[in-house]
Amino acid sequence: MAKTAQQPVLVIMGVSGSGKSTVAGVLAGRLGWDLAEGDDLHPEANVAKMQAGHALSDEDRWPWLDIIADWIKERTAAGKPGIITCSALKKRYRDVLRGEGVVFVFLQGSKDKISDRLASRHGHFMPASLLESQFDALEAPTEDENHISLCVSASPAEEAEEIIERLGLEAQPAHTTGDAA
Ligand SMILES: Nc1ncnc2c1ncn2[C@@H]1O[C@H](COP(=O)(O)OP(=O)(O)OP(=O)(O)O)[C@@H](O)[C@H]1O
Ligand SMILES: O=C(O)[C@H](O)[C@@H](O)[C@H](O)[C@H](O)CO
Repeated sequence: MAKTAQQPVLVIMGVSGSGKSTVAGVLAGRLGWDLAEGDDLHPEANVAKMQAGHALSDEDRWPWLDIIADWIKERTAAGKPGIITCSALKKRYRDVLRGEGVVFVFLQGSKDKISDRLASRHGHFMPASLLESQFDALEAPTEDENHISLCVSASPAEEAEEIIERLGLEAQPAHTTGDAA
């Protein structure tokens, strides 16, 4: 069971195609929290490299992880909650990101399942051919890491509800009627 600060920053992690962006988007809507897309924070050279079908190295990832860590720290320092997507595949990458109030949400799925998802995804810079390398790099979070793991078999809305429930977060009402005044 993950410990949650009152206003945590959630790092939605997992291999490419595990559903990070999709689930994070739903979750941010339900919680009304700031959302940052880790894909958008990559240095241009990283995106070009992935687009060309090459897996990133540790050296490629460090500057990107630093940018993500800065985003997280800004929020934890201000006591503001937030959600950020980041593959965070290796434990040493998560070491850069972890801290008081940071909870990792690991979206876990089989290679077959995620490969099917990537096969039907279009218009994304990350080629499905890199999935093997993502699983090669993946080190699942261990017990000593502040995290929860989710099997990615439900719908995005159900996954978001599971995260809210397991972390004891307070969602906004499902339907708001706007300003009554
Ligand atoms: N719970 C789900 N059920 C069914 N399909 C899903 C679910 N979550 C995501 N998908 C679909 O799977 C594909 C991959 O999802 P998404 O782009 O959110 O993954 P990602 O982990 O953010 O990938 P990347 O790291 O490459 O950006 C998308 O086409 C998305 O619509
Ligand atoms: O660590 C990595 O290899 C990268 O971050 C990738 O996972 C991509 O950013 C992304 O997930 C693909 O869209």
